[in-house]
Amino acid sequence: MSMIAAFYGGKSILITGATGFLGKVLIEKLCRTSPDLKVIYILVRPKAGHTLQQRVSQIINSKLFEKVREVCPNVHEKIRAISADLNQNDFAISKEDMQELLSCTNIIFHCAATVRFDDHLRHAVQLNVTATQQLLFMASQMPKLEAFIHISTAFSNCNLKHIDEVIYPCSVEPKKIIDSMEWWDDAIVDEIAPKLMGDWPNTYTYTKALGEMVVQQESGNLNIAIIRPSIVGATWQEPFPGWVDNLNGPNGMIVAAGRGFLRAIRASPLAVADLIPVDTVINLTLAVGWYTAVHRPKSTLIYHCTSGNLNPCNWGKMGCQVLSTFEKIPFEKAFRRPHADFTANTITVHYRNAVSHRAPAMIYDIYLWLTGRKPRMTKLMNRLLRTISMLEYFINRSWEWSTYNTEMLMSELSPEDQRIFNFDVRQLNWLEYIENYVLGVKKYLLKEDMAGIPEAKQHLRRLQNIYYLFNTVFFLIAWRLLIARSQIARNVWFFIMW
Ligand SMILES: CCCCCCCCCCCCCCCCCCCCCC(=O)SCCNC(=O)CCNC(=O)[C@H](O)C(C)(C)COP(=O)(O)OP(=O)(O)OC[C@H]1O[C@@H](n2cnc3c(N)ncnc32)[C@H](O)[C@@H]1OP(=O)(O)O
Ligand SMILES: NC(=O)C1=CN([C@@H]2O[C@H](COP(=O)(O)OP(=O)(O)OC[C@H]3O[C@@H](n4cnc5c(N)ncnc54)[C@H](OP(=O)(O)O)[C@@H]3O)[C@@H](O)[C@H]2O)C=CC1
Repeated sequence: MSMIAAFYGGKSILITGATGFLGKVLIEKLCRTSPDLKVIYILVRPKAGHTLQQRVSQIINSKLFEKVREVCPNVHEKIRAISADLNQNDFAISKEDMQELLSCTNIIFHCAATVRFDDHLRHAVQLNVTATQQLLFMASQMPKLEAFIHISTAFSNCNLKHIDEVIYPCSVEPKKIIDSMEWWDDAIVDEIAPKLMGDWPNTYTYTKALGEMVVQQESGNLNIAIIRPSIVGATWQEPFPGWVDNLNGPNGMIVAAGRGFLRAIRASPLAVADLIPVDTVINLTLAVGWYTAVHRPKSTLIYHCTSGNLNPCNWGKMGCQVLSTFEKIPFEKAFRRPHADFTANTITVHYRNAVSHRAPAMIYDIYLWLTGRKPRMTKLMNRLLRTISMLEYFINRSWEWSTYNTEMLMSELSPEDQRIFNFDVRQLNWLEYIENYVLGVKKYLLKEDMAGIPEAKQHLRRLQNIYYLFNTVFFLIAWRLLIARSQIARNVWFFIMW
């Protein structure tokens, strides 16, 4: 019998960020392994013209929840969506809902955050810091609360090289920043942001660090743990391999490379690619929820959910495997044949951006314009290059994260729990994982049918022929111009002909 699964039985669980990437996998695993849990409260905002109920139904009826619908047919009744906006005071939760949450909640998983790297500092502080503070305040009024689990990121201290499972202080107190945001106007925030952020590369990592400080300072008597995942990727094993549903992190890059837009990227091939599958993160999260509630550690424990020190893989190896998977499983509607490489040289990067990214996009836009269609490729390419520039920081460095607490927790689990809630990343076979990842991007993110693979391969052959034709024509024109202007070139030409 799994102790962790049994622990969540009969519990009322509150999840923020439940509609996000991690949140969905968390609900799925909870419902599948503990179908007798009492209720999962999820704080959701209406979005893109969808009501709360529509958003929840979309999640429950998705492919990800296929197994849950079998194991727990009344899953609809288990999930109770509560209208909430974490940017508002008291999260804009109605009085009745708030009363229910305060009196019933046993466990909180706080996943909600803005993960955009370039969010305005005011907005990032609001969601990643102030909302965390408010949630802690709510938690302090919950008599039945057993554990509060905060999801942070392994990159909250990416300004350091070696990171231990401790909270590092930021130079300015989060409370001061929260207060200042109320009276600073946007112009002042823009001016002061770089000074506040110091050596943090973006508002996301900086505000996640502030969020951790808030957790530490406002924890009071609460039973709290913090989880720091690195770059969260597609599912490894559960509920099935390769599930992914957004363009964040490596996902967008895999799409861009597979469709032939991305040809070169500034990266250190030997830098550690600290990817961690989303189901591994969720297994650790559930184990931490159990451990924190049952063993009540004296201090707030931090758990690194990273792969680099246990089972390292570098960007070079990962990139090669991604490209070789495209050979077997190509994406549809490719712009060019997938062929990308990593380069560390700045001049080469500028050259490749001009020749391999911008020039083909411009040529294609001219073609669209000549055929009476709206040019769009240059815009898309500029967006891609901007995204790459934001990710570059993370693919040109390596970090070392210590994982004592995570390893301690692993040893505390029964063999049954180690199997059901497996977060031992040493068992991960990278080549197999990456192949499933690329396949998952194709199937679940791009929603492409596997039956279309022969057609996609044919399309790539056509692109290859166009490429050869284009290069031949280009070479002939260049040679012709050279012959017209250079005696040496003419002599070489006559010699070859003769
Ligand atoms: C051998 C070579 C082989 C090569 C093969 C390749 C190998 C693979 C390995 C490669 C190395 C991987 C490195 C990973 C490093 C990750 C580090 C993470 C570390 C921290 C982890 C964390 O702790 S936390 C999660 C991370 N947090 C994000 O990762 C958010 C990032 N992100 C943004 O911060 C915003 O995204 C940002 C960028 C500002 C733009 O912002 P922006 O406003 O310009 O654009 P938007 O994002 O709003 O997107 C506007 C519209 O473009 C659409 N779109 C977006 N990308 C698209 C795309 N690639 N292809 C098509 N379409 C795309 C989108 O779907 C929207 O479409 P629509 O308008 O229709 O809705
Ligand atoms: N993905 C990754 O690579 C990593 C993620 N993390 C951390 O994991 C956590 C989850 O990330 P992930 O699932 O990827 O992020 P997503 O962007 O997929 O999900 C964010 C969630 O937060 C919710 N949210 C955002 N703003 C509000 C708001 N104002 N009110 C209510 N809900 C809101 C979103 O709701 P809505 O659907 O309405 O937008 C969504 O459910 C974050 O704390 C992140 O820092 C850490 C390391 C890596």
